[in-house]
Amino acid sequence: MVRILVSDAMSEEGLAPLLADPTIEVVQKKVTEVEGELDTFDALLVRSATKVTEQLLQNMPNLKIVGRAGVGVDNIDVDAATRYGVVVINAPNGNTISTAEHTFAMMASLVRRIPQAHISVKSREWNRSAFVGVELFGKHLGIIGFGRIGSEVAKRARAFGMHVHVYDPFLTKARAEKIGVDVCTLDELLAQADIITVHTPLTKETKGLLGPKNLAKTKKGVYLINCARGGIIDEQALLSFLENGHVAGVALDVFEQEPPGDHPLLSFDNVIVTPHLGASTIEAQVNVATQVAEEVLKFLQGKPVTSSINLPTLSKDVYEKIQAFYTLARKMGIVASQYMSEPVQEIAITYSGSVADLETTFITRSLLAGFLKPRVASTVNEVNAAMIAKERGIAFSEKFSANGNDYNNSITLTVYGENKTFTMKGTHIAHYGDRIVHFNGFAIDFAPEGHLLYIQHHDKPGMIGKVGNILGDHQVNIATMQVGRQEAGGKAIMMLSLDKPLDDALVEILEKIDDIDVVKRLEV
Ligand SMILES: NC(=O)c1ccc[n+]([C@@H]2O[C@H](COP(=O)([O-])OP(=O)(O)OC[C@H]3O[C@@H](n4cnc5c(N)ncnc54)[C@H](O)[C@@H]3O)[C@@H](O)[C@H]2O)c1
Ligand SMILES: O=C(O)CC[C@@H](O)C(=O)O
Repeated sequence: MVRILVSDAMSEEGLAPLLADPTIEVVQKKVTEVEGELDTFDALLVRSATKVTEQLLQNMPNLKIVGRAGVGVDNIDVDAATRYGVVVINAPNGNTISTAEHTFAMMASLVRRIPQAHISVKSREWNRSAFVGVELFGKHLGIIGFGRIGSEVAKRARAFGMHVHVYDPFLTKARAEKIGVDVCTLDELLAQADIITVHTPLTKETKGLLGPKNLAKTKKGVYLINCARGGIIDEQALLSFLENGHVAGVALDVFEQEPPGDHPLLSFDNVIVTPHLGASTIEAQVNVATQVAEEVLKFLQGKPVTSSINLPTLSKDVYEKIQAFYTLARKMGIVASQYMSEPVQEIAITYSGSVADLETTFITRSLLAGFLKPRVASTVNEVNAAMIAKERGIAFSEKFSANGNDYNNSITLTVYGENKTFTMKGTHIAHYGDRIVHFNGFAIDFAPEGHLLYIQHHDKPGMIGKVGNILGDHQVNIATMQVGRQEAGGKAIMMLSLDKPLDDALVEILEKIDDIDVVKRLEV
C-alpha cells in the first residue's frame, strides 16, 4: 500500500483521484502528528505551511515525491530533495488567476482606501472626506516579474486604462511584443511608475530587490504591492520610506516572516494587508490540489510528470517515445559501471540515428543513474544522478549523429577511467528488445539482462569447452552464449548469460585457466 501524507489543508475535491485509489492510503495530518511513522510515507503533499527541510527529508527515507499545491517552492529545500533523489513537483498555474485578481483587488483597495473606510464605517463613523482616493485610469503601473501572474495583472490593468511598464530580465522581446507591453529597465520602471507590483519568485537576486537604493529611485507618492513573496520588498527599508512619506501606500499579502506578528509595518494606516490569501479561492484550491494529485498519481504509476522542479519535463508522447531507450541506457550504465571497476573521470554518450532526435536529457540521466547505482550507497535516480556525478568528479557529455551506423538507432557509451577506456554500443530493436552490439572493441550481440559473465581470452580451440565444463561441474546452467573476436587467433570474448550468479570461488577458478585474461560478473 502506497502512503501519502497531506500535511497542509487541501481541497478534498482536488485530492479525489488519490482518495479514490484503493492502493493508496492518504493521511491528512500535520508532520508533528505523525512523527513516529514518517519513514512509512512514499509521497508528501504540502502548501506553504509545511517546511520541507533537509531534516524532514532525512526523517522520511521512503519518500519519493513532494507535491507543492501552489507555485512557490521556497518552503522546500529543493537541493536537499534532489540530493536524496526525491522528485519535487508543483502546480504552476492553478492559482494564477486568483492571485492576479487578488493583486488587483489589493491595488483598488489601496488607492481607494477601502479597508480603512470599511473599518471607519464599522466603527459607526461617517467620514467621507477622510477617504478620498485616486483613480487607476491613466496611471503608470510597473510590473516587476512578467510570468504567469504578472501578465494576467497586465491584462486587467489595461482594461482599467492604465499604462503598463514591465521589467523582467528573462522576458523575450517576441513575447513582450505579442502581449503589447512596454518593456523597460528596472531603473526606467522605478522612475515612471505610480504603482509598482512585484511578481517574481524569491531568489537571491530578487531578495530585497526593492531595498533602500531602488526605493529611492521611485516617484514620491508611489504605491507598492507585494502579492508574490515576502522579502522582495525589503521590509526594513519600507519602514523608512513610509515614515518619511515617500511611499503613499503599501499592500502586502506576504511577509518576510509569516505570520508577521507585531511587525511595525502593521501600525501604518496606509499599509493594507492580507494573510497570504492570493491563492485562497475555492477555484484555485481545487485547481492546485487536482494538479498535484494527478501528477503524484502519474508518478506513482511510473508515468512521466510534467511539472517537476528537479527533473526534465516530459510529455506523455515524449515519454512513450524515449521509454525503450531510457531502459536500454539504464542497463548500459549498470553494465559499464561493473566492467570499469575503477574510478572514472568522464562518460561520453553518443546518440545516433532515430534516438538522436528525441529528448535525450532523460535518457542520459537514466544512464548515469545506472552507472552510479553500483557505486553509491544512497538512492540514485534520474533526479539526483547528474548532481551525484558532478559531486564525484565524473564529467558527462552528449553527442548526436544522424547516422545510426548499421542500426536505426544506437547509443554509444565511452567511459574514461584512470587506467583504461571502455566503449560499448547498444541498440533497441522493436519486438526484439535491447541488444549490446559492441563491447570493449568486439562486435557481439547480447541482451543486457540477468546474470552475465564476461570472459576475455585468446582465440584458441577448446576455450568454450573448458569454460562450459567448469560451469557444468559446479551446476551453473548457461542460458545463452555469444562469442566475438577481433581476428582469428587474436583476442576473443565470450558473453554468457547464466541461470544464477557466480560465486567468488568459481570466478577465481575461471581466472586461473590458461589463455583467459579477464573474468567479470555483470549483474543487470
Ligand atoms: N500570494 C500568493 O498566494 C501567491 C500565489 C501564487 C503565486 N505566488 C507567488 O507569485 C510569484 C509569481 O508567480 P508566477 O506563477 O507568476 O511565477 P512565474 O514563474 O510564472 O513568473 C515569475 C517571473 O519572474 C521573472 N523573474 C525572475 N527573476 C527576476 C528578476 N530578478 N527580476 C525581474 N523578474 C524576474 C521570471 O522571468 C518570470 O517571468 C511567485 O513568487 C509565487 O510564489 C503567490
Ligand atoms: O498555498 C497557498 O495558499 C499559497 C500559495 C502561493 O503562495 C503559491 O506560491 O502558490
